[in-house]
Amino acid sequence: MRIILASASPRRRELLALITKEFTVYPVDADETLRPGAPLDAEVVRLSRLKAEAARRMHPDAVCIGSDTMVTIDGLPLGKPADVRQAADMLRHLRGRTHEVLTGLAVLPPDGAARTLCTRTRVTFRDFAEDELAAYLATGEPLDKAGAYGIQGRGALLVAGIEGDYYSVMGLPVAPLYEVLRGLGALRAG
Ligand SMILES: Cc1cn([C@H]2C[C@H](O)[C@@H](COP(=O)(O)OP(=O)(O)OP(=O)(O)O)O2)c(=O)[nH]c1=O
Repeated sequence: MRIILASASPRRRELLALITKEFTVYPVDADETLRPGAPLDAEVVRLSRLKAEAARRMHPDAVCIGSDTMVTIDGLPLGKPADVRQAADMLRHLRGRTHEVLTGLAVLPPDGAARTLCTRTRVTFRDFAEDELAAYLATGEPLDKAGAYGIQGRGALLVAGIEGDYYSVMGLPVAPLYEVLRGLGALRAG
């Protein structure tokens, strides 16, 4: 059974490769506008499903995977920063506090119901200094990541601790996805 990853995220590609090397990447352009007032965990699942469904239209015979990661604090969603200034604002907002990372997952088999889930991981940031913030922004790492940080990269220096799934923060709940793909018989034995 072919597997399609409906994502342009290099991290998602890297994480899916921990499960299987046999998949194809098919980036999709889903409208990620959030519905005002909708619960954020439902929104990340809805966006994940939008991405998977866009891929399935092109690959009806495959298992299509979509995912969406959102950083939230004080009930507000933080997506990817528009520029360095917004990245600095986001990181100052997260500094010294605990925020939640929601990662949605949608797996659409060629026939049968979609499997969806949302993981919640609490991430606590150090009360890092302005010079640390400036150094982190200068790496450019914040710009293509929800919440303006990459826990798998230099963003690790900002993190005091996490409660939940590291891989979900990075962009994909690896073990839950593995269980779904095994259940679908989508993985070669072994
Ligand atoms: C919080 C966090 C996010 N991220 C990245 C993962 C995702 O690439 C991105 C979340 O934005 P998304 O909109 O979920 O994903 P994307 O636009 O990068 O890719 P696609 O929609 O095509 O799947 O932030 C990290 O790499 N590390 C982190 O610690």
